[in-house]
Amino acid sequence: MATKDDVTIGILAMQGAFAEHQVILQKLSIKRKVVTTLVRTMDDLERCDALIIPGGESTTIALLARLAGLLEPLRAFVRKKPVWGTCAGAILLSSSVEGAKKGGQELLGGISVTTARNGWGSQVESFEAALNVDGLRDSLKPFTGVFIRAPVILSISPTALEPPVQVIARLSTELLPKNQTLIPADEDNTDPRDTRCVVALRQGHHLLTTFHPELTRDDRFHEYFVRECVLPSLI
Ligand SMILES: NC(=O)CC[C@H](N)C(=O)O
Repeated sequence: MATKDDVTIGILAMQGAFAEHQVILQKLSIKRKVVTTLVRTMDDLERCDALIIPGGESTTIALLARLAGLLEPLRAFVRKKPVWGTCAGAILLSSSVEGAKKGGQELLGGISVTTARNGWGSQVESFEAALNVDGLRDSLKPFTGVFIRAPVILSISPTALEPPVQVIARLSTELLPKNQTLIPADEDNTDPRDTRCVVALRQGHHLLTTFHPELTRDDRFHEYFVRECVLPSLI
């Protein structure tokens, strides 16, 4: 049972890698006690100070959230409290998505980016890459990004009113596996405004990673989310 000094972080548990996030959060060693809760109902969501939307299948997560009556409550939550989306969760937090199936894809929005689903190819084209991430604990030590049918960030919208988008990690194209081509494959990536190599960013108290920090044994992204996004929002 959470006390008023504890921080409750929910993990949306419709489908996907929610259990892995919970395991890492439960082992975090930080000043405040973190209580985790799997979110499947409105009551679960109401207890949360912040939320993680895991990787999985964004269309399935959205469909199951709709069936659970959670889509609108989740949208309202994103407007108020910190949310971190990993992979499929990153797609759901995007303001728009390209390559959505016919009939469209329901999004929660919250972060001013346009993403493309499966932008690095299919499951067999999954890969790992070492990332340098601004603001991570021991930031000189690279973080292993696990990319599984990951989305690509096609653009970051200029934001006049919202908090600015802050890129915290880019993939170095030289580190990409040889069979990996960035969409669209025929363009080079020398333009600094090219967002296709951006793999982690923040906007206000929201965090987006196109890869899966929960599938590593490295807790630094979870610690970062709590330290940089969640705790400041409670003050
Ligand atoms: N690993 C993942 O979360 C994959 C995301 C998936 N490609 C989607 O569109 O939702």
